[in-house]
Amino acid sequence: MVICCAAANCSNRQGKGDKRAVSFHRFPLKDSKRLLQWLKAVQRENWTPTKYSFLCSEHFTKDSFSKRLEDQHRLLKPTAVPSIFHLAEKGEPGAHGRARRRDPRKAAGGLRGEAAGAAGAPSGSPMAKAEPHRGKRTSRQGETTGQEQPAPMEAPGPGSKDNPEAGTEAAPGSQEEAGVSPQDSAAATAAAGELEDRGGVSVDDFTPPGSGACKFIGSLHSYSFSSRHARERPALPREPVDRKRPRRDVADRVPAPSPPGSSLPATPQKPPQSPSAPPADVPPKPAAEAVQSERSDASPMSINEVILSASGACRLIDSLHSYCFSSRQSKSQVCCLREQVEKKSGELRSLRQRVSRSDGRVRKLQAKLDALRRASLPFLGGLLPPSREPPRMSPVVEPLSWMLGTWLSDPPGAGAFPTLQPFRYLEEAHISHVGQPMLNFSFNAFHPDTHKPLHRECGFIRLKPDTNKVAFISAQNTGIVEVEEGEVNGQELSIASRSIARISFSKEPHVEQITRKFRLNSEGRLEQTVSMATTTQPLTQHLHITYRKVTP
Ligand code: HEM
Repeated sequence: MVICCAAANCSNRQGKGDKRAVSFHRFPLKDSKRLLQWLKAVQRENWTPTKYSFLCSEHFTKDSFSKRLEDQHRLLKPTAVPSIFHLAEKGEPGAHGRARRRDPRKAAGGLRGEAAGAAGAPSGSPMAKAEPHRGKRTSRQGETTGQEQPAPMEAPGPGSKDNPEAGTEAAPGSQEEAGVSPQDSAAATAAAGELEDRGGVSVDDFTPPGSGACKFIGSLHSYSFSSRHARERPALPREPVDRKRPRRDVADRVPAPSPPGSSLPATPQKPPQSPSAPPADVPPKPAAEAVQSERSDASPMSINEVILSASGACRLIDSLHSYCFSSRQSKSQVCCLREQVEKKSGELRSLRQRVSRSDGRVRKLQAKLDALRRASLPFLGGLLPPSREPPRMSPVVEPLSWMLGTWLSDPPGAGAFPTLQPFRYLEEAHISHVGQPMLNFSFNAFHPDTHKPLHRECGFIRLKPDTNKVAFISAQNTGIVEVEEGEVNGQELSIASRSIARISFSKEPHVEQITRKFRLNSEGRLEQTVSMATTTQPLTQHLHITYRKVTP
C-alpha cells in the first residue's frame, strides 16, 4: 500500500519522486468538528475518508506546522485545517484534469507558493524547500490535462529514488536532520496506526488536555520517542564532513523520516507487522537493514526490537490515555453526583426545618386546644389530664344520661313575664359528669345581639339511688340559691322549687316559686321551660328554650 494524498488533483504519494519534503497526515476521524473542516476544504463529493486517507503537507499553510522542541520535528498542529488545493476551472474543457493551487484565505493570487511562504521563508523551512518540486508538479499536472487524476487512497508506490535533489530539499527540514531515524518514522507510523486502530487517537491528532495526568502521559510520549531516538542515534552513520550527500544516499535507500504520529514520510517504508496495525505497505526489515548497513557501532538492540518496543510503549501510552480519559470522565461524573447529593442534602435540611417548625405549630395548637377544652368542658378541667379517657358514668345517673352534653340555643331562647317585654336570649348549657353519682350543669345566657353575658347559674343534679327522684341544686348570679326536686320519666325531667334563698340585697320583686321541665324532643333536641311566681305575679312561664347538641 502506498500512501497517497486524498486531495483532488493532487498526485502526491509516498515515495514519489521529489516529494521527500512532503509529509502525509491522517484525517482527524475522531474530531468531528475538525474533520468537517477538512472535508469542506477538500471538496470531494460522495467520498468518505478512512483511516487510510491522508492529505499531504502541501495543502497546509506554513503556520499549520510546529516544531517539536526536543528534536525540531515538523508536526502538524492539532488545529490545522488544510486550505491549499487544486481547484478545477469550471467551463474549461478537460478542466477536471487542469488545476491551479489556491489558498482560500487569499482571494486572488493565493497560489500555493505564496501560501507556503516560500519567499522569505527560512532555508530550513520544509515549506520553503517544497517550492521547487511544486513547480515541477504544476507542469506535470499540466501534462496530465484531460486526464482524471483520482485522489489515491491506498495505492502501492515505489521508493523515492528518482530525484537526486530530493535529499537536498528534504535535508534542512527533514526529520532525519532533526535527529529521528527512518526507523523512528516507521515505528511512529506503525504506532500511530495502532493508536488509531485501537483508540482512534493518533499521536499527531492528540491534543493534550489540560489535566496533569495527560501532561504526564504526553511527557511519556516524548520520552518514548526521545528514548528510541537516543537508542538508535549511536547506530546512525557519522557524517563529519558532508552531511547532505551521505544523507541523500541514505534517503535513496531509507525512507525519509516523518514526525512521529500520523505524519508519514514521503519515502517508502514499511511499518512493523502488527496484528492491529493497518496493512503494511513495505516491510520494516529492508529499512532496518539499510540503516544497519550504515552504522559502524551497532546498537545492541535490533531495529525490529526497537520498533516492537516502541509499538508496545505506544500501546501502553494509548491505554494510559484511555484510562486518563475514562478517569477524568468518572471524576466529572462523581463531581456531578456530589453536587446533586449536596443539593438534595440542602433540600432535606430545609424540609427538616419546615417539619420542625410545623411540629412546633402543631404543639402550640394542641396546647391551645387543650386550654379551650379546659375552659369549655368543665369535666376536662382542673386536675384531669387532657388525654385521659372520659370517666365512666355512674349507673346512678344513667336515667339522666340523655341530658349529657354541650348544648347551644337553637333557635334563641324566648323570655317573657307579665311585667316584662318579651325578649330573646342565647344560652349555652353544659351537662356533664366526672364519674360521680351526679351530673354537673351550668347555664350561661347571653344577649342575642351583643353576646353580653346575662343570667348564669350552675349546680348539680342528683338522683336518689334506685328511684327516679331527682334533686336539682342551683346557684344563680342574681343572688338566688334554690333547690328543686322532681322525677325523671323517660327523657323528661319535671322539677319544682322546694327551697329558695337569696342574698340580702337581691333585686325585687323576689321570686317565690320556680318550676322547670327538661325534655329531649323527637328531634334529639333538649328543651327547657321555666316558670316562676313573684311577689307580684302568679306562676307564669318566664323562659322557653331549645338546645342543639354540639358535642357527643
Ligand atoms: C330560674 C331562673 C330565673 C329566675 C328565677 C328569674 C327571675 C326573674 C325575676 C324574679 C325577675 C323580675 C320580674 C319582674 O320584674 O317582675 C326577672 C326578670 C328578668 N329576667 Fe329572669 N329569671 C331567671 C332566668 C332568667 C334568664 C335565663 C334570663 C335570660 C336572659 C332572664 C332574663 C330576665 C330579664 C331580661 C328580666 C327583666 C329585667 C330584669 O329584671 O333584670 N331571667 N327574672
